[in-house]
Amino acid sequence: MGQLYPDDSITLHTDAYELSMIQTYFEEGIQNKEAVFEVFFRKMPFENGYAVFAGLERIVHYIENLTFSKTDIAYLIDSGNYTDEFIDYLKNFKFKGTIRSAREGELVFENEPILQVEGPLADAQLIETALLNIINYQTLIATKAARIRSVAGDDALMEFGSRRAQELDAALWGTRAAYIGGFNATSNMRAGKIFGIPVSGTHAHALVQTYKNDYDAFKAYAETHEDCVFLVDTYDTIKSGVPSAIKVAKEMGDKINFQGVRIDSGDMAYLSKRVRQQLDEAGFPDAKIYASNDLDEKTIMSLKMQHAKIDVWGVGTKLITAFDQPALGAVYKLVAVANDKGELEDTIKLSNNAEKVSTPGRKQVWRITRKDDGKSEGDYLTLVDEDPRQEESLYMFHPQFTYINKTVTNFDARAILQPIYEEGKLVYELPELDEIREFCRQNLDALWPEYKRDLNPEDYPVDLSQECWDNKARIIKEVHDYVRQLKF
Ligand SMILES: Nc1ncnc2c1ncn2[C@@H]1O[C@H](COP(=O)(O)OP(=O)(O)OP(=O)(O)O)[C@@H](O)[C@H]1O
Ligand SMILES: O=P(O)(O)OC[C@H]1O[C@H](OP(=O)(O)OP(=O)(O)O)[C@H](O)[C@@H]1O
Ligand SMILES: O=C(O)c1cccnc1
Repeated sequence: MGQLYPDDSITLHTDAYELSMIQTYFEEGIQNKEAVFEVFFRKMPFENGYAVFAGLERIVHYIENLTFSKTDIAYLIDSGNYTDEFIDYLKNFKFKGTIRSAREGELVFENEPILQVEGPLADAQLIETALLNIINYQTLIATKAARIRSVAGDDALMEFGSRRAQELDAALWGTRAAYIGGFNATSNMRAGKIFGIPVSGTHAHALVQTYKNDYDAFKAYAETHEDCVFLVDTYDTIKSGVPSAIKVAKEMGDKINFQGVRIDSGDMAYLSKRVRQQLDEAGFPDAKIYASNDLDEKTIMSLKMQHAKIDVWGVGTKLITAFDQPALGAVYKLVAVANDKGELEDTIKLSNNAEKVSTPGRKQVWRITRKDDGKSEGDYLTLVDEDPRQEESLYMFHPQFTYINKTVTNFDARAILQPIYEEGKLVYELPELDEIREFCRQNLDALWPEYKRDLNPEDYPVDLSQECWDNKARIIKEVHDYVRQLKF
């Protein structure tokens, strides 16, 4: 079937309701009314103590290409749903908003803004879907990768998930997120080409099946490759796979730079110990044992507890699909909108569930750390005109259970939301991927182990300043008063 509209502009990567609302704003003449939206998630993914923010680079690519192409316009005209004036407005559309965001590799927590869009209502509304789409996936995978890294210690971690990912984009950007979260390499060649991620790999069972025995397959592979890792479990790991690998390694010597073997089935604690013994006895103490097969942080931790002799972990499905929690659930909420005089007024979304009540106002997130050792004290949300760096001491209290509180002195406060776009202009230089990965590592170093443990971590404090808390309480009261006096 031919393509109806043969191009791949991503501007229409938006929910129909965004365009419907923009149409209303346009027809009412308020499309340029100033508005502020914030992105946040309500629950830590994987019940982890932190999340690793990722997605900003793709967001920048998206914004840089945000114009309605000829075929986008043709499609909208063909739908018959839009007036000529509205179509003309879209034809000339250019993003004019201001974006502030956490940097990739930054640790982020529940109920705090991780990205903020300020600008014309229509511009901010249009980009909701794509922003959430990008952040929800990439942050999830970077976090999952960091969890896996936390149990793997210094062992090499290889991303093997492309074949299982939810489509090509997920494989590509998921691999990048995994690298940010601490993976060392990927099997995806395209990710190597596009992002410069180290690419490495072994071979599949198909090779052994093609030659019908381990020895012939390994020999053929060795004759055409250096740095060989042989997959030894196709028929019998102990009796055939490893002895064949050893035989080929001895015959070919330095020519193949024998790196090790991969096990992909069976009891990997038992097998890896037996294989280690076989390799050592054959004179290959430096040969590495690779393992793969449905691994995640739980199986890796368990295998480590069983003293499995595994050096390199290949992780696919459970990482790239965020298997145990496939959605982060980040949302995009309006926190302020201009009144008729053009002044921003804070706005709220109420809910019977206290945790779902949004926090009004354009905010900044401050990471509070101890001056002496750089360790984390918590995050402190303020309205934009507050600056905790001017304060001698900070009173930090839980936003719901206010009796949980502390006063912090001798602290540093670092602003998490950084300027990325100012009135449509990119003002941020995208860092190199390795810098992002290192930034993530440093951020994790600053976090207390209590927040980093895999199981039942402590809740990291995300507190509101007194001003922010009072503002929220005042607006909740105003809305309640308004609803109470309604008569229909
Ligand atoms: N010693 C071990 N302790 C805990 N988990 C292990 C251990 N050895 C293997 N596993 C894990 O147990 C699961 C075994 O899955 P499964 O039964 O599908 O594999 P298999 O039968 O060995 O291999 P195949 O892929 O050929 O079906 C995998 O997730 C693997 O990572
Ligand atoms: O288990 P995952 O964490 O998803 O890791 C990726 C899996 O992909 C490959 O298996 P597959 O059966 O697709 O091909 P193979 O014949 O090479 O084993 C590899 O052997 C791993 O088992
Ligand atoms: O290189 C490998 O061993 C590999 C690559 C993709 C999936 N599984 C294994």
